[in-house]
Amino acid sequence: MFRYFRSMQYALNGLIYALRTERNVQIWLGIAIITIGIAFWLEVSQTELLIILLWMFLIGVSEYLNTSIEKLADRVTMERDEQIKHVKDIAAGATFLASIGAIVTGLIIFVPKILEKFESTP
Ligand SMILES: Nc1ncnc2c1ncn2[C@@H]1O[C@H](COP(=O)(O)OP(=O)(O)OP(=O)(O)O)[C@@H](O)[C@H]1O
Repeated sequence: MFRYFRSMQYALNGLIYALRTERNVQIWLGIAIITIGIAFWLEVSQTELLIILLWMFLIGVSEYLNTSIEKLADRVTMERDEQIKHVKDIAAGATFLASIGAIVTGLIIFVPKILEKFESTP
């Protein structure tokens, strides 16, 4: 049990460290907070909110993994290396893929509600 709490402490340290030092993680958190604000403003359904949260966390997870892989790659070598380039590009590709999914989902959920809001305003 004690080991479990110690692992959680390490995980929390990682979450906080990346949040304090990595610009991309900070941007992710900022966008996530704004998106949730918009979701409440547009009064999305519970299911829609769950979908939005899932995408938000998926991007967060991929951003954290991407950051971790980048750090490990930099530890392997700071010299120009073709394999390191591929490793970093593929890791970045994962976040990019998740972002495309989130943007498409956001458009599908938000655009009709935004149009509805403006149409109903006198
Ligand atoms: N050692 C290297 N050898 C070859 N190419 C590299 C190397 N390091 C980085 N690159 C290339 O530069 C790109 C950017 O890498 P970098 O480590 O600067 O990450 P980044 O995209 O700036 O991410 P962040 O903004 O999170 O730091 C990589 O995707 C890769 O194409």
